[in-house]
Amino acid sequence: MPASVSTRLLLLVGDSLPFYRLSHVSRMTCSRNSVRFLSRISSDREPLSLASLRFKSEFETAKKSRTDKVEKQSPTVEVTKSKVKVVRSEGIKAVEVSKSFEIDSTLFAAKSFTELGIPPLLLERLEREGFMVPTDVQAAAIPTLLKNHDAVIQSYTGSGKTLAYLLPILSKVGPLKNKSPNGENESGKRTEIEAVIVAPSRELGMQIVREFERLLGPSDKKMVQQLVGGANRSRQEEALKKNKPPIVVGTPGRIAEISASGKLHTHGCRFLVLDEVDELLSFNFRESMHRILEHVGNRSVADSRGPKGPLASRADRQTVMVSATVPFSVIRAAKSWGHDPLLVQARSVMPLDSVIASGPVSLSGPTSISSSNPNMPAPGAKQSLPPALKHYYCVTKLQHKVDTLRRCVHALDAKSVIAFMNHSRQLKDAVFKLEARGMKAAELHGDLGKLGRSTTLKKFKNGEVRVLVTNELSARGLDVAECDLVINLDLPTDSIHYAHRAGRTGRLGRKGTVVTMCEEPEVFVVKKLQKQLGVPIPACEFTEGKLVVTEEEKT
Ligand SMILES: Nc1ncnc2c1ncn2[C@@H]1O[C@H](COP(=O)(O)OP(=O)(O)OP(=O)(O)O)[C@@H](O)[C@H]1O
Repeated sequence: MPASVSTRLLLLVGDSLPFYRLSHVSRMTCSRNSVRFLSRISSDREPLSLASLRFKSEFETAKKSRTDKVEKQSPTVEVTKSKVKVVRSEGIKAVEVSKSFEIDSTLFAAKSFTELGIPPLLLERLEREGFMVPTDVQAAAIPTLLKNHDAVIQSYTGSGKTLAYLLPILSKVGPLKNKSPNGENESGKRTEIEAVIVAPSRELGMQIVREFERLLGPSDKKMVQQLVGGANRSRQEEALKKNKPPIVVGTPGRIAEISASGKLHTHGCRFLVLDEVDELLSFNFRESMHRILEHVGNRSVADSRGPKGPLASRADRQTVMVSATVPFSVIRAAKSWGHDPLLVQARSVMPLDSVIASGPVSLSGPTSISSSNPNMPAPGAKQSLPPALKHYYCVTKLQHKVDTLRRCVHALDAKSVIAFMNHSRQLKDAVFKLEARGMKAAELHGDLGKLGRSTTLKKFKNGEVRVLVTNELSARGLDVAECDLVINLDLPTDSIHYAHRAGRTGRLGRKGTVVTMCEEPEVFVVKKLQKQLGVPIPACEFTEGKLVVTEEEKT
């Protein structure tokens, strides 16, 4: 017997879980308060100012009084402006960045899309679709991308990263774009692909297409073409030929395949977006990604007599990489594929160079971390999780996991649940057990046909299926607003996988709970995840229809 006996703190948690909602009021308050956050930065790992990127001048009329006040408080703003220079030559750009910057936090919390430089037609569509206030990451990313910067966009799951890149694209491509003063690139003149968006799964690709279609409207939805695997390839090729869409969204394999067959002309492309970029860097996609990166926006591949400037060997395109998790591999890749890329987060924009120059990435807060220390937060791991999520773990025997899942769903009165397992062959069994106990469940994995996958997803989204039992396929990007509970029936392989699985709930400030089920000998893995992610994951049990949190007191 140990000398000290641990006491247990019992805390009843049921329907009373705190409900966090993205509040416009609080965001506005934040915006005003954050003017005080305008501070002088002297280290080269600190954020780059939006003002210094010359965003400020565009909002001078609307914001003059506030801006004046800010400039008086902070005489270094003018100096800062001259420290960032955007140089463009024949579409190739370079940014000279100085070591000290100002943060104009007022723009990081813009109260409307109008403040961000979005064209009027697109603003109308946003309003029509109910998008009234940009999220923090959109407020930081949209002006940055509109200024043609290459960027890595990192912010937590469900924070609106898709619109953060989609709106700058639609501001420059297609029928909703700004009319350019010299008439260049006016609609009808360009017949080539202008934007390529790559996503690692068919489901995510289709979700991005739907987001584009929603804003384009029924009459212009042919401006975007899906090129996802599993769909009929010749139909996709025919649509490319017939509709000449300026935007394509697809999976790496299918895009590379159609490009290699000569039916997709992307050399003149202006935008390349890699959504879930850390996943796209995985070995499976290596060959396809290589082709995409070599060809998209790279005229010199098509025409070896192309311009031979200092950047001529690099593609003439804007490269945007997006993920909730940005490991070092992404930072290295961004550096070699982009022109002076910036790291855009919810409330900061900084040169990626400065992140590298300062050694280990400090994306997860002020603590400098070492990638070799497994117990320290992974780069950006904490920032990849929605702040309002509740995390628990529950010790249960393997054979009781599905029953524990059922009790968990009842205890939290969860309406829409995603349960993750590691092996697809076990999914059917779990679904069978749940259905046998009267809980509507369905499996979703890559071995199902295209139709099966989309039917299941539709049923889950419209509430016909309460528990979606799935594998890693659904961990990335899947956006089901109603999902209020994520259950790890099997442990995720690491903190990055945990973050993406967890992020299927609590989207855009909604309530969400994550419960990880494990056997006693696996508890140390949960403890490690807790340290790496920097969030509390207390133990819990399900007793008398309630979730009971059990926290051991330190002895
Ligand atoms: N400004 C906004 N106002 C209201 N809803 C928004 C806004 N921006 C995005 N949304 C909605 O929020 C949801 C989450 O957005 P999105 O899927 O882009 O998140 P994400 O950050 O890419 O998440 P993940 O990292 O999981 O892919 C979507 O349903 C989207 O339509």
